Amino acid sequence: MKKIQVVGAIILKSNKLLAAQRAANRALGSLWEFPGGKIEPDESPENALARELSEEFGAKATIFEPFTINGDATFDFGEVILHCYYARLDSEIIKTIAHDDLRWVTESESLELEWAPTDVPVIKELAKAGFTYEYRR
Ligand SMILES: Nc1nc2c([nH]c(=O)n2[C@H]2C[C@H](O)[C@@H](COP(=O)(O)OP(=O)(O)OP(=O)(O)O)O2)c(=O)[nH]1
Repeated sequence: MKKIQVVGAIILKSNKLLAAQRAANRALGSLWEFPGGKIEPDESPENALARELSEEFGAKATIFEPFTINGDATFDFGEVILHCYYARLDSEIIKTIAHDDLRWVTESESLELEWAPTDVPVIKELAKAGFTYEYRR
């Protein structure tokens, strides 16, 4: 089974998480996810995430630490391994090309959304930890 290495951004502001709904016409369409995408060969996860946030949102980002757990789920197109990193947007979101909706959600609101299966253990753990992170740099 093909392994697909994916990075996702945990973007927090005022104790809310930026949740993104995948566009209906994409793989795992309409499910909620961490913004991000596939890591290209020879690319670091951090560089991949900054690139994806630039492509998807037209925004600059600083990437911080990885989250404590990864997501992992198998689909007909392969096994997705999701590596999440805390990230801060350093400029406004000026476009969305991959998502139907973006929402800033609290811990309890996040748990009401229908997440990609890969993300479910990650969002549960993150909601338990709380939507706070000190972005220092
Ligand atoms: N971005 C993102 N993708 C996720 C998450 N959870 C999850 O299973 N995935 C899956 C969906 C896709 O099969 C794959 C990521 O590919 P993508 O379609 O978002 O990324 P991409 O822009 O690099 O892809 P491409 O369409 O240009 O090939 O990982 C998540 O939280 N964020």
